[in-house]
Amino acid sequence: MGDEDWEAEIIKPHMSSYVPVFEKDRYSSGANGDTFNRTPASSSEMDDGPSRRDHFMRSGFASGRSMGNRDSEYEQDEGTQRTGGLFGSRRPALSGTGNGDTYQSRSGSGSGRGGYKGLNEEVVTGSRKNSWKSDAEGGESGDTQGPKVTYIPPPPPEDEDSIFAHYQTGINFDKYDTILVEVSGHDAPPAILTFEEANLCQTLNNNIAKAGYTKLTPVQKYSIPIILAGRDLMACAQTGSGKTAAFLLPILAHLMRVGITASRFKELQEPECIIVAPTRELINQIYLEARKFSFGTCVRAVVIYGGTQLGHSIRQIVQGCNILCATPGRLMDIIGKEKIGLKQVKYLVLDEADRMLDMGFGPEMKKLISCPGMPSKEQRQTLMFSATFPEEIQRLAGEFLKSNYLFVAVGQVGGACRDVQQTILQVGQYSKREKLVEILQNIGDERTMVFVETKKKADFIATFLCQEKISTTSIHGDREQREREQALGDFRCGKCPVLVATSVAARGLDIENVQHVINFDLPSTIDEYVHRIGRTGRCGNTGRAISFFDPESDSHLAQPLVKVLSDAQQDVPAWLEEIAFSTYVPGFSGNARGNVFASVDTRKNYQGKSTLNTAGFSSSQAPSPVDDESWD
Ligand SMILES: Nc1ncnc2c1ncn2[C@@H]1O[C@H](COP(=O)(O)OP(=O)(O)OP(=O)(O)O)[C@@H](O)[C@H]1O
Repeated sequence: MGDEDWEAEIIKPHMSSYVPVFEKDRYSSGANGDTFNRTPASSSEMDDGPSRRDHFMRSGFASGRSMGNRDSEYEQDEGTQRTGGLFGSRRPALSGTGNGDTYQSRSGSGSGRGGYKGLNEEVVTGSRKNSWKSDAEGGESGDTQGPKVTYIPPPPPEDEDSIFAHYQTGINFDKYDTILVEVSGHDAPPAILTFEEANLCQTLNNNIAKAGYTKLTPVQKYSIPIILAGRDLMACAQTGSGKTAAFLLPILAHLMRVGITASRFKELQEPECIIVAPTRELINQIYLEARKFSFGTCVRAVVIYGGTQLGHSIRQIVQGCNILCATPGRLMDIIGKEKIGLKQVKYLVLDEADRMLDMGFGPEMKKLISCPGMPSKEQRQTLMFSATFPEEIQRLAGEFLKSNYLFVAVGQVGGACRDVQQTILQVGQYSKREKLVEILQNIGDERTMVFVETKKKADFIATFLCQEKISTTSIHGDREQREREQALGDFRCGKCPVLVATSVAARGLDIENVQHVINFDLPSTIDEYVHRIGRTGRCGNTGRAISFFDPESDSHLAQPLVKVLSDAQQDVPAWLEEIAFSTYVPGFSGNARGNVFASVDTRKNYQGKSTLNTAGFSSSQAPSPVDDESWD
């Protein structure tokens, strides 16, 4: 469904009946509980801007993977657009206040309390995204481009209970042991079966125990020894299966073994590890994990991301920085300003690596690895993790990795988590809201993420749900950073059990007790679908995903959806099979919009491929965990 269609349906005819009424107690607000940053209902704002696909195609960075315009959410994350055009897009505040709450336009100029939503925090779309160099020059701290971002995120928790707070693994955690794992590449070290075998230091072991980890997940069994052996790695494992610890633990083990200590007295901070991820909330989550596992050690992790005060980022770094967790835009700003040196980088980690290498971030990642001082790929260890790895992105990744990198595929590359019960409902655009309310009323207070296509729609649906007396908050790239964090906080703690989100929240977020994901709008690609539904059913817990399939706009997804559903042993509706069959294109090669994911390590001529189950037994007779990707 195009933006225009949706707008025609909702905004124009029903505008008066849906003028959002702000209900303080129902709609999560800004950090002070005071600001709801609303998007005016004008058509000009409906568009997320030029798609990353456009940008991708223009830049010629890679070939043909389809991206819808919703992907621009990611670009917003980096807050690197500092053009006068954006500055000029500010609009006056909308309507007034209620309960002393500020209700303002998305450009946020209406309220002192809401704060000016400066350029640096604003939207970056498509081809207007700057290069890192210009960001650095006129970037977050640029003096000539308007007010600076002043948001300073709250400090992370200091008390041990909060640092180690975790949720329980679910009833299906032990089933991980039966997942087939394929390791490809030469001379892979054997998997380990227990944490003890990893031979980590005592402090790390204590932290692992305090985190409630007693047993390794498959991706950890394979990745930890590979990383400890100094090998480059591309690892693909289902959502919620512990990829973060799979790279953090061996990196920390190495840093501690060689006796790294953070020092605030070093003139130039030179981190030994850089971790990048595509969204601010995700990188913050990774940082908190790094902080948890490095608790009580001399290794210091720091997080920096867009939408926050640059000075704050710098102050965090100068206090000592061994592991730098960063979003790409802020990282390049900091490098451009020579606030860190890269010479000591031993580990470069790309989480959500397929996203980090695609058209949105790929060029920036390329610049990162060619920055002055950055050790060559032969001199550093490069680690890539994701639940999805399209073939063309795997090929691009070769530029970043040593040629003898190892590829670990846990289960089906790009497959959906089997602990998520998937339901696809045929719902036309005009019936979606009614259906959504019906479902949410049945769900009650169980935590639910509702994904929509655009930022504007996220606001609209959130407001609509509030009017329906369903406590809802929203997260998307047009909300100020503090509002995004507040929204996530309200969702996490259960104050608002419904979170309406754009794809900015599709990847990586690990939120306890998310029992349902609803795709109000389906994403443009099947990979994005896999990530979105992976916000539930994590770490052996079960979850449910309901997706509204509008044949008018989603038929391109029918074929890959049928494959994802059947691979995950879910019921496939007959009507969906029919649509898939009618849109089936013989010889469809996998590059077209929304087509099925990569199936294997794309290096065709490797040797030493072994397929094992996660108990470590060879199962050469076993069927490959990854099917041929063709639909039939
Ligand atoms: N060995 C383990 N034992 C118990 N819990 C674990 C273990 N490994 C990871 N977890 C927990 O499982 C949850 C999911 O882990 P994580 O966020 O790393 O998943 P992921 O594979 O990166 O998911 P995504 O693909 O969505 O990014 C986290 O809460 C994490 O603390």
